[in-house]
Amino acid sequence: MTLREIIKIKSLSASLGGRNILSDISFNVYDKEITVILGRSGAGKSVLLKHLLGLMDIQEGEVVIFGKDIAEMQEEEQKRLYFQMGVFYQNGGLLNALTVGENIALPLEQNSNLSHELIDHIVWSKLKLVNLLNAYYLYPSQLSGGMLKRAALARAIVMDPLLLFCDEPGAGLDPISLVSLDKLILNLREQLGMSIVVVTHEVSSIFRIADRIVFIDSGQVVFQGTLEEALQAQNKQVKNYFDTAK
Ligand SMILES: Nc1ncnc2c1ncn2[C@@H]1O[C@H](COP(=O)(O)OP(=O)(O)OP(=O)(O)O)[C@@H](O)[C@H]1O
Repeated sequence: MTLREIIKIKSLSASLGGRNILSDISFNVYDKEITVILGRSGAGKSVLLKHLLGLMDIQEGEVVIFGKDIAEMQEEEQKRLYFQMGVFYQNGGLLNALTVGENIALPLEQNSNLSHELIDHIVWSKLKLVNLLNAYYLYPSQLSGGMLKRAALARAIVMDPLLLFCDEPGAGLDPISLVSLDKLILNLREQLGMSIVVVTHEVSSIFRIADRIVFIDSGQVVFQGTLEEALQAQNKQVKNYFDTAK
């Protein structure tokens, strides 16, 4: 079976503040797979993610998403591309002054011409998907940590993105909430056919959700392959990472 590439990163390098942060990064993200980006603190994962999300300009190398080189896109085209991408940040990023329902509706209200009724219908359907129907009228401050994550996930997928980025989604969750969040992420892939990129430090999550792993150290890809390949990898950093998790 040939895998379809959703993101192709070729020889991406970046310097910030005079320091080399990313060096010659190349890997692909494949259709309907969950790709986990791993690496120690400071390895360059967030900087890499920012390049994929268009938050940092490409200095050297190429990032191709849905077949288009993002550095060569016009502003309108970039805007359309980023509507097809959802982002789920570790702190949730919900606005405290709005209810959960209003928070989830916001991206659609700002970026679509859909009627209020239709938006409301979509919001309820996303809340159902993340098992959070009871939170529609609540404010973020009234939610538990696990509920906040699920609300943020509902907002990240409200525009039905084909590609979802999750930046440390499980940070700060207890083990049971973490398992249920992982199940949700797996459901998004299985039920909605999303391709998902996850940056995480949670080793238990990696075992549950990862199809493919990209391991970054000092701004370089030191390993890439399936979860099974990662578990048998001879690379020292990768071995150490999984050994310490045993
Ligand atoms: N805007 C910036 N200007 C200069 N240096 C930066 C900038 N952003 C990040 N860095 C540096 O780039 C390196 C990689 O940072 P990055 O945030 O990508 O690490 P990370 O792998 O995401 O770490 P963590 O797991 O702790 O989030 C760090 O040394 C950091 O200090």
